[in-house]
Amino acid sequence: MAYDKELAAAKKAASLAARLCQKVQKALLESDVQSKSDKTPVTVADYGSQAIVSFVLERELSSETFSLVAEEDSGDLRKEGAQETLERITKLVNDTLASDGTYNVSPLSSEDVLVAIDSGKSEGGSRGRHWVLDPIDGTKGFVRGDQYAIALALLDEGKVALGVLACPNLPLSSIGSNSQHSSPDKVGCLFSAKVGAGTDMQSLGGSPPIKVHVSATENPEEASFFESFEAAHSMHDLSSSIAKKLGVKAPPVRIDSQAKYGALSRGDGAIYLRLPHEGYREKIWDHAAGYIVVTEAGGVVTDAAGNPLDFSQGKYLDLDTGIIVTNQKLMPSVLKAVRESLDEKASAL
Ligand SMILES: Nc1ncnc2c1ncn2[C@@H]1O[C@H](COP(=O)(O)O)[C@@H](OP(=O)(O)O)[C@H]1O
Ligand SMILES: [Mg+2]
Repeated sequence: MAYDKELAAAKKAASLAARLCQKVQKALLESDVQSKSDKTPVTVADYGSQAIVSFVLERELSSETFSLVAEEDSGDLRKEGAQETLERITKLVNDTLASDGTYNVSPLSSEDVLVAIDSGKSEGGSRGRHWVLDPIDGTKGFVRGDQYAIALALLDEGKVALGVLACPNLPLSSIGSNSQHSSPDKVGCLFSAKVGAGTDMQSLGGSPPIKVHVSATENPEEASFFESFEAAHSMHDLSSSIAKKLGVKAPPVRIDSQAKYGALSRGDGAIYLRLPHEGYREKIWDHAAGYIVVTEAGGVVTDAAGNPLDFSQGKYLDLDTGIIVTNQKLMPSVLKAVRESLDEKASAL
């Protein structure tokens, strides 16, 4: 079947990367967290995860030309004073690969790790195949000890062909409106989707996959909604006004990363509103995997004007204002409420 080999490689890559991230998050050192030039945090686990995914994809799919569009690059790690950090990342990568046992290779050198990280420098686009990776989506959540995801997708001729979301801290049972029923010890979800084949969820520990579907609710009053934990990433006041218009009763469920797409794909909530502050440009790695996980589970993802997302334009999504995710039945009323709230906000200025 089309993309079977690629999906298996993506699941393996994201699961191994998740193993590295879990180890780092469990005992995060102050020196593990640094600040990038755009003032956002990056950790040894972001770099290690990117190196692992790049290594595993190249190994598993060696016969194919390899293009990877990924969030991190090795620039800061090549600077003077970064030696200790680079050694820590190299050890984490080697220990993780060794723990898997399938790669019978001599340990990677620091230079190998830098090269693996930098294979993520592709720009993407509308022609051919491009892997798209966020090695840690929700780095702020990761540092806080909360939710994060390893998000990996494959674009083929500008369209998302498959996607995998590894969410190491997401409970296997429902969160959100039914959170009191979830058992906190069973965490770690792997969502995977392939175009035309639906969305699967399994435990990161390797349980058999089950098919998941978005909520079928038609009644906004029963629909709880997701948004970013970080108020800087999405306007909480605007989503609260949208929710009020819709008659949503439950308080917002605020979690970091594309774990929101994963949770929505299995019906934990019915709406995800992402309304960034003016001037922010969304990157494809923050949405490609989540997009296919939700759409293959029966959901819809659009910008705030109701347009479909276009992943073929390079690293950035060219969007009207925000991203709206819900089921097909609710989408018209959600878009109407979004439009009205945006208009009210504009006229209040
Ligand atoms: N000012 C901003 N507005 C909107 N999104 C932002 C932002 N700054 C960072 N982000 C993005 O929000 C992502 C986290 O998503 P969420 O808000 O759903 O948790 C970040 O991913 P990284 O953590 O990979 O950098 C980053 O890409
Ligand atoms: Mg990231």
